[in-house]
Amino acid sequence: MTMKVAIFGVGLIGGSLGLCLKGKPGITVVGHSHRPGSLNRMIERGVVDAATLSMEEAAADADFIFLCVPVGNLEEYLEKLYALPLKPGCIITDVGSTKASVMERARSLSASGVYFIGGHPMAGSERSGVDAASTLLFENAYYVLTPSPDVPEEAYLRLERLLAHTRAQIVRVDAVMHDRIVGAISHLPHIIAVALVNQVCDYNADNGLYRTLAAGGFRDITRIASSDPLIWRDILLSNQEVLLSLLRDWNEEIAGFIRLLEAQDGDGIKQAFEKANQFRGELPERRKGAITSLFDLHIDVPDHPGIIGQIATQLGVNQINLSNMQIIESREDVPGVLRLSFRQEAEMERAKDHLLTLGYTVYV
Ligand SMILES: NC(=O)C1=CN([C@@H]2O[C@H](COP(=O)(O)OP(=O)(O)OC[C@H]3O[C@@H](n4cnc5c(N)ncnc54)[C@H](O)[C@@H]3O)[C@@H](O)[C@H]2O)C=CC1
Ligand SMILES: O=C(O)C(=O)Cc1ccc(O)cc1
Repeated sequence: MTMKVAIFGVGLIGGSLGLCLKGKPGITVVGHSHRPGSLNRMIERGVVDAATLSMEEAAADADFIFLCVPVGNLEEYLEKLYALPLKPGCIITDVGSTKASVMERARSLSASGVYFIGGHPMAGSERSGVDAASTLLFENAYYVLTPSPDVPEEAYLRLERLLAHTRAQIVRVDAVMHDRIVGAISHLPHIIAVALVNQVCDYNADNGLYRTLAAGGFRDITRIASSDPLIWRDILLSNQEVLLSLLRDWNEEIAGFIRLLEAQDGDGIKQAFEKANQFRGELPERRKGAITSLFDLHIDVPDHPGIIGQIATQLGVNQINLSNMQIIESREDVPGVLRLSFRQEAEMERAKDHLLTLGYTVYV
C-alpha cells in the first residue's frame, strides 16, 4: 500500500526531506506551495512527485504531513490543517527550529485520530530555497522529536521509521529543554555572528581595508551571518525569553574579558582560552549538529597558473566529491593555501591520501 507524504513549504529543509523520501518503495511525496511560481521548480528539481497550490488537495489522505515553513507561519498552517478533513491516524510534524510555541498551539488544536509530533532536524545551512536542498543534508545529524505524552507510541514509531530514510539519528527531547539548549548552541551563535559582522561593517564604512583584510577566521566564524533574514527573524522572536537570558549571560562573559584587559591580567586571559580549548576538545568528533561543519583540508600550493585546476581535476578523476574550494592566502611571493571542503569525512580522507601521493603538502 502506498503512503502519502505531504510537504508544506518546499525550501531547503522541505526539499531535502522530499529528496530523502521520494522514490522510496511505497512512498509518494506531494509538495504544497503558496506561490504559483515555485510549483514547476519543485518538480524540475525532482524533490516531489506532485505539486499543488491547494492545501486541501495536499493534505487529503496524507499519512504524514511535514510543515517546513518559517517558524512564524507554523501556527497559521496548523490551524488551517486542523480545519480540513484529515486521514485518521495522520501524523502532522514540523521542522521548526523552536519547539515550545508550536507544541503549545498543537495541544490547543488537537483533533481525534490526528497526532502532532514536533520535530527539528539539527542540520541545515546558511542557504535557503529548494535549490539548496540535498539528499545528504541530514545524514548523521541529530533529528529531535518532541512528542507530547498523549501521542501513542505506535504513532511515534511510525514517524521514526519514516525518518530512517534521512539517515539522521533520532533523539526524543522535551520541547522546553530543546529551546533552551538550541538557543545556546545555535540561536545565540547566529546573533553573535550577525553582531560581529555588523560591527566590522560599521568600521568599514570609514575605512575599506577592514573588508579587504577580513579573511580566514573572520569568514569561518561569521558564515552563519549569511543566513536567511526572515527565517531567523521568526526563530529569534519565537525563542525570545531564552535568548534574553542567554544574552544577559553573554554580556557577563564579555564584561569578564573587558575586566581582564583593563587589569592586564595575562593569566586570566590564558585561563579563559585554556577552559575553552578543553571544552571544545571534548565536543563530539566531526558530527553534524545545529552548526554544521564541513571537513576541511588545507594544501600548500605554489602560486602558478593552472595548479588549482589540476588539483580539482585529480579529485574529479578519482570521483572524490568536493563541496567547496577557497584560496585562503595568495600573494606573489609566498605559496598560497588552498582550502578544500568535503561533506563526508571519508571523502576528505581519500582526497588527503591521493594528494599526498602526488607530493602535495596537506594539513587536516
Ligand atoms: N535553514 C536551516 O538550516 C534550518 C531550518 N529549519 C527550520 O525549517 C523551516 C524552513 O526553513 P528553510 O527550509 O531553511 O527555509 P526556506 O526559505 O528554504 O523554505 C521555507 C519554505 O516555506 C515556504 N513558505 C510557505 N509559506 C510561507 C510564508 N507565508 N512565508 C514565507 N515562506 C513560506 C517558502 O516558499 C519556502 O519554500 C523553518 O521553520 C526553520 O526554522 C530547521 C533546521 C535547519
Ligand atoms: O549552517 C549552520 O551551521 C546552521 O546552524 C544551520 C541550522 C540552522 C537552523 C537550525 O535550526 C539548525 C541548523
